Formats: sequence, structure tokens, C-alpha cells
Amino acid sequence: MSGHGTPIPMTSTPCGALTGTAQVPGDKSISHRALILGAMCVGETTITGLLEGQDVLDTAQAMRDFGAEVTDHGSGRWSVRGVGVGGFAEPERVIDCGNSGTGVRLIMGAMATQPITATFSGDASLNGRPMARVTDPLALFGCQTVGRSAGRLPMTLVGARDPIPVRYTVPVPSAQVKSAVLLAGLNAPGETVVIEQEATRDHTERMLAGFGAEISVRDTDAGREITLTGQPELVPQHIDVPRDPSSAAFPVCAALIVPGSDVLVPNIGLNPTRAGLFTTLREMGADLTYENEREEGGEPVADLRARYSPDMKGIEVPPARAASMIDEYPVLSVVAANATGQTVMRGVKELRVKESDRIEAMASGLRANGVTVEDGPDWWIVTGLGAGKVPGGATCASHLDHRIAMSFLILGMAAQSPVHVDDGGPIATSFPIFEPLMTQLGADVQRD
Ligand SMILES: O=C(O)C1=C[C@@H](OP(=O)(O)O)[C@@H](O)[C@H](O)C1
Ligand SMILES: C=C(OP(=O)(O)O)C(=O)O
Repeated sequence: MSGHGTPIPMTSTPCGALTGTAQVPGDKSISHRALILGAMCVGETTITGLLEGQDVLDTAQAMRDFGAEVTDHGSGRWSVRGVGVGGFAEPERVIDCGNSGTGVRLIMGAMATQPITATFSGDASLNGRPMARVTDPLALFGCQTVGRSAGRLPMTLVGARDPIPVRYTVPVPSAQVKSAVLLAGLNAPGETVVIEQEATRDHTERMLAGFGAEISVRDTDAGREITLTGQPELVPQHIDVPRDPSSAAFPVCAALIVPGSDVLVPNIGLNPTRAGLFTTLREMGADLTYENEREEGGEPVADLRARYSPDMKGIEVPPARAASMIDEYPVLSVVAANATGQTVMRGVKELRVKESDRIEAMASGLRANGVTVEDGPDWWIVTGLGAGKVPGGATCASHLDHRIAMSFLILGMAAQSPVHVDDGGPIATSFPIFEPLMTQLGADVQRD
């Protein structure tokens, strides 16, 4: 959904202990992929636990625009009657991906090797994000792009009539770029090979295998090499979407910094390409345990239990861990402000090209609330004040970025004075039940 409604200013007031169980919604990355791959099968894919956040709803609408039948059966149950690999219809209107980088980049990949033309756009945040990282490799398949010179949306893609498979080394650590190339490779004859120097979330590879594609992964000196055989007949699946570790991060971090808290966050996927935050928090001394560890649908899953941890210490987060916690640095910086010593985060320049420049957004909001932050092109350092010592009291800009808005609301729960955000509207893109869920745990989060 393009554009953005009236801003929703919000305030988080310091609260008493957070307690109870937090049932966070389905994984956003997996939800997008389930809809897109469902649309590329002949037959009906069924999905349970789909995240019904705006980002995913925009992908559902896009799949309808490309000819798939996407039905909402209520309570997170959805079905997709797909059109098969190479069967996308030419959309009659602009594909509006709203706020979602994952949505637009994966869908561009999926249509790039089909003989159709589509125009893509989004909100002011998405239209400011780099797209050449996707259109460059898609050009190798024979897909043409017409658009703004800076490689920004809106832009039109003319899909390749006779696609050729590619061998491509992803130049930035990005699961979205990797996935776009793999989805384009689906409709190219022969083998498409993607090499990533740093491992990023592997949901596309896992799901392609689940849908019956021939895909193999091996570790080489150049990195992780993924080989996909094009033009398979994908087989419809049932997908039970696990709960999102990136959403779980918010109640977990809140519990660690609010005195007396004890919160259970059940059924969280702990795929190693996603779980870096939890490892980091434990290294900082967080009382965070994995209960009932098990495997579900080939993924490691556990119930997370987070308890107030007043003695956390800042650490240097290993840069090699960045990809596995890339969306969690904003909320980590809030925990870091409530720890003692410095938390050093390096190798994170990708944070500057998310829904906002997340280093800049967090650094300026934290400073306004009394926290010392230093930053450079691909690093930032938060100097912790210790448990409960953040003054708070400031209004922070969310810059159309859900994770920034939620992070500052978490900051307010453990600060000395309330913290305000200028617009909580973007929270609905990934975590539409954030407010009631946090309130039910005992937080005081209000719309102004
Ligand atoms: O593939 C995905 O589902 C995602 C990949 C990451 O983006 P990049 O690929 O740009 O790192 C992440 O930040 C985003 O929230 C979801
Ligand atoms: C970066 C994110 O999403 P996207 O790139 O899909 O907009 C996110 O959810 O934090």
C-alpha cells in the first residue's frame, strides 16, 4: 500500500514488571516466500500462521495481480492457487509493494525471466532504497529495467523473453538479492548458480527444496555456492509459518531491561541464519533461556524465556554475526544503553539502507534520550548507562521504519521518563499486534 496514513504519535511510559506469554506473529521472511512460491506452482498451496502485516498483504495482492488466486480463510489460514513457473500474467496496474524491500526485490526476481512487463513502486521509504543491487543481476538473465537514473523505484521491468541462466556472486550480504536471483533462475533453462561470501538467511533455499526444485548448496573457498536447476515443476505444499524471531526480539529485550520481568515467548524459529541476537544477548549476560528445544518442519525451534537482567555488559558483536541479526541491531542498541560498558557493532553498513538509515535513526534518538553513541560508515558504539539509568523524555523520529518505532517504545519502558515516537504507524508492516501484546504483558504504550 503506497503512501502512508496520518502519523500515529505514540508514548511509552516506564512500567512495572512485564510478565506472561507473548505469542508473536508469523515470520515475515517466510510469509513472503510462501506466497510467492505458492504462486509459482500449479495447484493449491495452503499456509497457516501467515503474518498478516501490511508488507505481506502487499505481496499477497501482488501475486493476485500476476494471476494467482490468493484467498484469506481467516486466522492466518491462506491458500494460493498458483499459475506455475513461467505462468505469471502481465499485471494491469502498478505493483505497489508499500514499505517492503523483501516484497519488491523477490517479486522482481520472480517476474524477471517471464515475457511480461511490470511497474513497481512503494512508499517514500521504499522509493528511496537501492534497487540496482537486484536489477544488475536480473539484467544478466536478459531482463531490462526502465527507471530513475539513481536505481530507485518507481521502475519498470521488461522480463526476458529467452532468459539465460547466470552465475552470480552477490556483492553485498543480502538474502533479498540472493533470493531474487534464485527466483529468476526458476524460469531460466539450465543451472543458475549464486555465490554468497557471507551466509544470509536461507529460507528461499529451504523452501525451494520443499517445493520440489533441484537445489544444492556447498561451501567453497569463494563462499556458499547454491546451484538451482531451472524450469522445474514446483509441487504445491502446506506451509506452517514459524513465529518470527525478529518480532520476538521486542518482548525479549523489553523483559531483559524492565525490573522484575519474566516473559515466555513460545515457538520461535532459531534457524542459525536468524538467531544472532539471542546469542549476543546471552554473551552480554542476559537471563535468556531456550526451553523445550525441538525441530519443527526442519527448523530448530524453542520457547524463549527472558527475565530481568540488571547486570548485562556491553560486548563487541562479531561482524561475522551481522547477517544473522541484521534487523535486530536497533533493539540491541536499546539493551546496550541499559547495560554497562560499550557495545561495539562493526561491519553493519547494510543498516544504512534499510527502511531508514538505522544507525542514524537510532543514534540520534538515543542521544536525544541521554545516551552516548558514536558512529561511522559501517560501525556504531553505544556507551551503556547501566540498568534503569537512561533519562528518556525525548521524541524520536521513526522515519517510516517499524523497527525504529518499536525500539524506541521499548526504550521508554525502562527509562526514567516517557519516550515518544512521532509515528507508530509503520509498526503494522511487520508486527500489527505489537501494542496489545506489549500492553497485555504490562507495558504502558499509548497512542497520543
Ligand atoms: O530476505 C529477507 O526476507 C530479508 C533480508 C534482509 O534484507 P537484506 O537482504 O537487504 O539484507 C532483512 O533485512 C529483511 O528484513 C528480510
Ligand atoms: C529490513 C526489513 O524489511 P524489508 O527489507 O523487507 O523492508 C525489516 O523488516 O527490518
